[in-house]
Amino acid sequence: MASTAFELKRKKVFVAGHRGMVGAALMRRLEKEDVELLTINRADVDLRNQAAVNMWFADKRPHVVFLAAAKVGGIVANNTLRAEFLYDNLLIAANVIHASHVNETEKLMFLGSSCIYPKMAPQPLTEDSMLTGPLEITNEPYAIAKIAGIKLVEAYRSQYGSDFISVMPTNLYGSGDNYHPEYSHVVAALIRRFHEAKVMGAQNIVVWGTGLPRREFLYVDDLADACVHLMKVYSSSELVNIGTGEDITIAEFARLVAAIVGYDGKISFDAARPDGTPRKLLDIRKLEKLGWRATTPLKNGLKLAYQAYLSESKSAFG
Ligand SMILES: NC(=O)C1=CN([C@@H]2O[C@H](COP(=O)(O)OP(=O)(O)OC[C@H]3O[C@@H](n4cnc5c(N)ncnc54)[C@H](OP(=O)(O)O)[C@@H]3O)[C@@H](O)[C@H]2O)C=CC1
Ligand SMILES: C[C@H]1O[C@H](OP(=O)(O)OP(=O)(O)OC[C@H]2O[C@@H](n3cnc4c(=O)[nH]c(N)nc43)[C@H](O)[C@@H]2O)[C@@H](O)[C@@H](O)C1=O
Repeated sequence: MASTAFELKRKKVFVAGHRGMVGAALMRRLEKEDVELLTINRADVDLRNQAAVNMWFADKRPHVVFLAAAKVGGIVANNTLRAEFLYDNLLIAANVIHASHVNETEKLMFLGSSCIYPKMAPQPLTEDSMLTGPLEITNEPYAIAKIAGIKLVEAYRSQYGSDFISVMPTNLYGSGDNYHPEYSHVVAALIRRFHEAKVMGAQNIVVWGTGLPRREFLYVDDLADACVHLMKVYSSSELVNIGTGEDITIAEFARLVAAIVGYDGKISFDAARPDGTPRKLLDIRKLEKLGWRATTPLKNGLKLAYQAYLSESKSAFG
């Protein structure tokens, strides 16, 4: 496994998706580096617009790119907005990866996701299990777009020698998450639902699915640190999983969130809602060999995430 030292010092670093949960965490982490941060606003440069992306890259010529921009959402968002998840994420990946090549970007990191792995692949999921079996149907469009991004990275490295790499984060949570009632991921959804129930004095909360699926949750500031670490030390066509190495059932997770939020009512499960993949625990041996481990335990991270929710929702609603 190739690992090389890549110098970020005094480089122009483009964080695509800087306003999102991951992008904002990358901006916080990169503040500690001696770099010039470059960002775009979607109103000016929609990353689905190839001409606009090419013009921006030709003008700014970033040395380094963290490609975190994407259309992102939870299981119902993925399963409802199937065309948008495929179209937007295909275009974003293709436009940014190609423009990086044309403008001689020194290094690019593409963020994939753990949902690129087959639904029933052996657990924990190793990086070489990609494309060895059928995908989870609810997020197949998104997963296909991410796999296309991974293959673009691989192809540009192979044909042009581009130092482009792909990383596969597990489920993420933390400051700047998306709290949309239907389209959010489970962590943000349950933090909001349990908080609102506590405030309203509700005595029963419905959690989607059976509660039996297992999920791995990584605190987003840990992810950002892993991304900067891998940008500096990793250079290969092979994927790198980024996770904690531990998972939990949704039912146990719901009880943990209830305890942290301070909700003491009943928790029931709506099996009419989709469970999605039964389990997607990442094998993190490659990441550990590259010298990185997560440092934020789930309970601590959830407390931080709840505090972030309280301050973000206060600022949003005054
Ligand atoms: N959240 C998670 O659990 C996981 C996320 N990931 C990956 O991490 C990355 C970031 O995810 P996350 O931060 O959670 O997502 P968010 O939705 O919080 O952020 C996505 C960002 O992408 C930007 N964006 C989306 N479409 C466009 C576009 N057409 N043009 C320009 N910018 C665009 C958004 O800009 P704006 O705010 O202006 O709309 C936003 O800043 C994604 O690649 C995702 O696949 C991987 C595994 C798990
Ligand atoms: C992050 C990664 O993984 C995503 O898939 P996912 O992990 O299945 O996403 P999820 O967080 O929405 O659900 C996790 C589990 O939780 C259960 N669940 C309970 N109650 C709620 C609930 O209220 N909301 C949600 N969303 N899920 C709930 C839900 O039934 C499921 O069993 C991809 O969409 C894709 O975005 C991707 O890349």
